Amino acid sequence: MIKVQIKDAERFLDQKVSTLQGRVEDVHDMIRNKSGLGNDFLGWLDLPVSINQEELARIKKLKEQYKDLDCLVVIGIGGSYLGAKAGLEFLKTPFKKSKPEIIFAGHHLSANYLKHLLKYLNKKNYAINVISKSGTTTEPAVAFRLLKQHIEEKYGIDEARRRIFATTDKARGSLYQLAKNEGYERFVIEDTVGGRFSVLTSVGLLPFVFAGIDVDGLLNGAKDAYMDAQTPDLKKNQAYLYAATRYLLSQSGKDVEYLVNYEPRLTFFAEWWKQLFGESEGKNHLGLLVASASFTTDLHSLGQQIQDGKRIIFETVLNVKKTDKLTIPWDQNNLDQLNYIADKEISYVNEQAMLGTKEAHVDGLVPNIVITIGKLDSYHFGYLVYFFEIACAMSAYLLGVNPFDQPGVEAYKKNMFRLLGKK
Ligand SMILES: O=P(O)(O)OC[C@H]1O[C@](O)(CO)[C@@H](O)[C@@H]1O
Repeated sequence: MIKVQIKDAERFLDQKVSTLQGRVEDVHDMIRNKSGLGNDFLGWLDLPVSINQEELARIKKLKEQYKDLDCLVVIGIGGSYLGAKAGLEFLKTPFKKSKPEIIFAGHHLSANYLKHLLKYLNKKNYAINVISKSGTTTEPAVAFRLLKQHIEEKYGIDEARRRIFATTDKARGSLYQLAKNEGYERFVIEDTVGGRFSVLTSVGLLPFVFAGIDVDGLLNGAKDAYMDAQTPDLKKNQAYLYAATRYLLSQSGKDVEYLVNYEPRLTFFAEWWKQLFGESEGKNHLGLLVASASFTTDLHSLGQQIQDGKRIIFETVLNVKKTDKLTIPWDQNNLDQLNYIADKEISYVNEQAMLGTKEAHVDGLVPNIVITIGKLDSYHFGYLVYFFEIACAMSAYLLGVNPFDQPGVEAYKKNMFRLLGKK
C-alpha cells in the first residue's frame, strides 16, 4: 500500500485541499462517464482488470521458446520505452546480470550508441521487440532499420522473422504494415491507450516477462491502485489527494515539481513520471514544470538551488519504507569520525537524511508532499504506475487541459523533416 502525506505542503496553501472535494467529484464523474476532453483515450482506465490475457499467454510462450537468449533488444521511445525501462530499473538487483539482458534502442539518434550496439550483438544470441504505436516515429524506425538488417544477416530472413516481435497499432501505420507483410509475432496497442499510459499493455508486459519480472505481482499492485481509485473521496483516494495538492500548489505560484527519491533504482521511474505529467499537462502555456532529483546524490549538486534559489519549487518525495539491512562497521582508529553512527543501519542514516532534508527544505519555503511505499517490488511498481496515471488524469482535468494529446511534439518533428528534405 502507499500513503500520501500533505501536511508539509498544505501549510503553504491559503485553502485546505478538502475544499476541492466538489471539483474532484465532478472530474471523477467526467473520467468515469468519459465526457471530458480527449475521452477517446481512456482505454487505460480499466486495464488493471482487463489485461489482454491472450497476449500475455503468447508473450509467456515466446519467452519459453526463446529461453536461451543472451539479449532482447527493445526498440521504442517515449511511452514505448520509458515504462519498461522504469520497471526494469525499479526491480533490478544492482550488479546482477539478467539473462536475457534487456537492451534498449531507438530512444535517441546516437550513431555512437547504435554502432557499438550492432558490434555487441555480433556475438550474442538475440531477438528484437520493436514498439511503436504510430509506427512512424523516426528514432525507433531508424534503429529498427539497422537492427533488422543485422538480425537478417546474422540468422537469415526466415529465422530473423521469427525473432522479431512487433508491438503496434492493430490495423494502421508502417510498422503494422511491415510486421504483417513479414509475418512477425504481433502485439496490439489499442487506439484508446496513449503511449504514456501503455505500460500495463504488451508495451511493458513483453519486456517484463522476458526480464523474469513477477508480472502477476505487478498486475496485482495495479489492480489494488485501481480499486483504491474508485471513490472520489479525498480522504480515501490517495491519488486524487496527490493530484489536488499539486494542483493547488501550482495555483499558489509554484511552477516546478521535483519528484525526489532516496533510492537510485527510482531514478528512471522519475523519467517515466516526467513524460506522463509533462506531456499530459504542458500545453496551452500551462502545467507544472516537472523535474526529478536523486538524493542524497543531488543534494550535493542541486541541493543549493532547491534550498536557496527561486522560490518556485515544491517536492514530491518517494519514500521507500523497507530496504536492505546493512550496518556501518566500527573502526578502531575512527579517522573518518564515523563511529558516532557505527552499528547503525545505512537505511536509518538515509532516513535521517530524508527527514533532515525535508525539514530544511520546508523551512526554506519548499513545500513537500511525501508518498511512502512499502518496498521496491513488482507489486509497488504496478501500484505506482496506476496511481500516477489516474492522478495525472485528475490533475490535468483540474487544470483544464486535455490530458491525452501532445500537439506540441509535432513542432520539432516538422522542422527536422524539413531540414532532412522529407517529401
Ligand atoms: O509509440 P510511438 O508512436 O512511436 O510514439 C512514441 C512517443 O512519441 C510521442 O508520440 C511523441 O512524439 C509520444 O507521445 C510517444 O510516447
